[in-house]
Amino acid sequence: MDNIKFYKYQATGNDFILIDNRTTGYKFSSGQIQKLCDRKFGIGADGLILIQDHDSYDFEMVYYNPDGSQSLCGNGSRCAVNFASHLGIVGKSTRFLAYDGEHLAEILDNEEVRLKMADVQNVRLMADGMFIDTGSPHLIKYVINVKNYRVYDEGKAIRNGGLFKEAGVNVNFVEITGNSEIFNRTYERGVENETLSCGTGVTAAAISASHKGLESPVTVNTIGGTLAVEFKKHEDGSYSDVYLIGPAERVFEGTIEMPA
Ligand SMILES: N[C@H](CCC[C@H](N)C(=O)O)C(=O)O
Repeated sequence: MDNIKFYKYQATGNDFILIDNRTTGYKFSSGQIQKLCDRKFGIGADGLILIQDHDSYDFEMVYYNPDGSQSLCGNGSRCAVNFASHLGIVGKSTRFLAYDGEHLAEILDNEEVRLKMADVQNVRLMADGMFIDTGSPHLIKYVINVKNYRVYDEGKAIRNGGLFKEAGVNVNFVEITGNSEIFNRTYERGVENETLSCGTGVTAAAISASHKGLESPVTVNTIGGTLAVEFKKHEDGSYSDVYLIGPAERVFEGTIEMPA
């Protein structure tokens, strides 16, 4: 039975299993991914990330939610960059491939990672809130007293509701807490629970705040810690030069038997 070498990282409390898959070529079924991410029967994580070689990029990161579904993962990408540096694959800057295409990133002097996100084409105003795709789909709702908000119940209902039932959506609850500061909580698709932070969600929330008069850079506080988001807003409603900045730290490493 294969013993899998893995590393555990966390980025403002969003935690991931990372595997150097450049020579092992592991392929995991959804059932195996669920077991690896299970917090009682496995390692426990908000997602699984495989680092693989790619002819045209420093590396490719393949991300899976615990239910086996795939998307861009902003916090996971920042962990992947620090992991790639630990493996000696990259130096202080890198160009890698993720689910939604090419990303640039740099490791700052304080070890935080500054990740370039894809351009955002538009912010769609909907009855339920603002819809923004930052590499994964996000619905943004503004609330008061967000720290006591019923994120799980309402997030689950919206994620499974008529409008989003098929593709699913990540649901963010945002409160403006300062001139250039917000607090964001996210119910995550594919985790089917609230996470302590969500990178693509933090990015979407900061961009939505530009519709409320906040300007770049926006400080985004989450239960898991603080991130920053930079962006350039354009006349046509699009956004470019979108960056997600924050910590991404290795917690432990280990081995685990390939789950059945
Ligand atoms: N659950 C998200 C992907 C992971 C997003 C989050 N962990 C992040 O840091 O961006 C989705 O399926 O759209």
